[in-house]
Amino acid sequence: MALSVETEPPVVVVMGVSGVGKTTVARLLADRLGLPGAEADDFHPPENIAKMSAGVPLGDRDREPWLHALGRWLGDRATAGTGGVVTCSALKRQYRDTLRAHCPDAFFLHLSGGHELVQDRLAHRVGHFMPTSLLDSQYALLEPLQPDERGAVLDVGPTPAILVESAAALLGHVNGDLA
Ligand SMILES: Nc1ncnc2c1ncn2[C@@H]1O[C@H](COP(=O)(O)OP(=O)(O)O)[C@@H](O)[C@H]1O
Ligand SMILES: O=C(O)[C@H](O)[C@@H](O)[C@H](O)[C@H](O)COP(=O)(O)O
Repeated sequence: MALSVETEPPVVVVMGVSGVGKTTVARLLADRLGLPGAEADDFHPPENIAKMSAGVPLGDRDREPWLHALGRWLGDRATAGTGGVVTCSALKRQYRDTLRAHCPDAFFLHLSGGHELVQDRLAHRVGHFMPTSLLDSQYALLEPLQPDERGAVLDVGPTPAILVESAAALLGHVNGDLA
């Protein structure tokens, strides 16, 4: 969807499969733009964490309260006019619709990478509950952004620093001037 010119700081959802780099990029982007940040994992009820830790993919019902909690975070940032950056896999269009119900202007930055690359990064990630075995289920659910959805896709081949500059440039367009 074409980027519009706005004056408010952006409210951004960094989306994509587990291990694609959402947390890494979102933190740097929030710092780069001076926006508040939040991490989707912190919004899961304990049952969801237990389920994923046991290697069982979440279902729509498991994700529903989590998506509403994230949506409220986005909506609050939009209402306050502070902008913000949050991670959320947001794999399906209907999940993004739930987030947009709270925050219609949310911008979805889809981090996209091939299965092999992401699997390799996940295999080397330490200290995270999400098992690599769930990656197949994440790709199976992933529905790319549709033309009417506000957002953009970034390939995650480059370094985090380069990705953040690309993201800031994209969002600079959203805000009427290049970052
Ligand atoms: N652009 C990148 N290049 C190389 N490694 C990356 C990149 N982005 C993230 N990583 C690494 O890949 C792993 C998964 O990244 P992470 O940000 O935790 O992904 P997610 O939040 O999407 O699950 C981490 O070990 C991280 O350091
Ligand atoms: O099933 C989902 O909707 C997602 O996987 C979501 O639950 C989240 O992505 C996990 O908490 C893993 O965290 P990372 O995506 O940060 O690996």
